[in-house]
Amino acid sequence: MAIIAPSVLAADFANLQRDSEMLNRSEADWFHIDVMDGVFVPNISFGMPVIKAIKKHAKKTMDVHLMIVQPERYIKEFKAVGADILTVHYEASTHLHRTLQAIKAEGMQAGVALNPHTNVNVLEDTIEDIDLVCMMSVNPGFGGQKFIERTYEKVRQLRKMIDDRGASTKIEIDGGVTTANAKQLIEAGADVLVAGSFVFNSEDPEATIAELKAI
Ligand SMILES: O=C(CO)[C@@H](O)[C@H](O)COP(=O)(O)O
Ligand SMILES: [Fe+2]
Repeated sequence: MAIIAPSVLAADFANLQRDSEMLNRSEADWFHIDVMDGVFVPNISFGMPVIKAIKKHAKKTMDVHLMIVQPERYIKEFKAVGADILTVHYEASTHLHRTLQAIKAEGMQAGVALNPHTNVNVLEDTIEDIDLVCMMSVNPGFGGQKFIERTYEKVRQLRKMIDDRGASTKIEIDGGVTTANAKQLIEAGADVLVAGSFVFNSEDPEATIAELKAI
């Protein structure tokens, strides 16, 4: 059974308490929180004050996905507003190994996100230090985009690398996840499924989360 992490980016920002309580009631495992800076990605979402507000209501793991340049600047700040898992982009981190150590030193789990164009091989030298790989199955920056089919092969390659090395790294898939591709993703080796628009744009988000969880 996969870990289900609905993306709050697709929630109603005017009703974050209501939507957080819905996620608490639901079978969702984590809250996936997308932070965008308008530089690393061509969109700006929200930052620490909004995460702090969500955290007041959220009763589950806070999985924070940073789509920002030089993410090492804000590690302590994201810990302070409630992040449990802090994921930085490989493409945005010049000193990735140091950044991973700094995240762990704050008592958080350390994640690395890979853009669709980035080969999984770039993680060969850090995989044992990574708690979560967030594999982007769309180009980061927006919800509601079409799933990139090449992702399945990348998940298989990464699963093999993790298993061959005896690492305990989890594989998270982020972007365009629905009940139509979830089974194939889990079969390829995914552990965590992020779903934004598929959950929040559905008629009954709680039931949609249960459907994803049952796969
Ligand atoms: O990080 C991102 C987008 O950059 C994601 O977490 C999206 O929020 C997922 O949204 P859907 O593709 O599921 O609508
Ligand atoms: Fe994300």
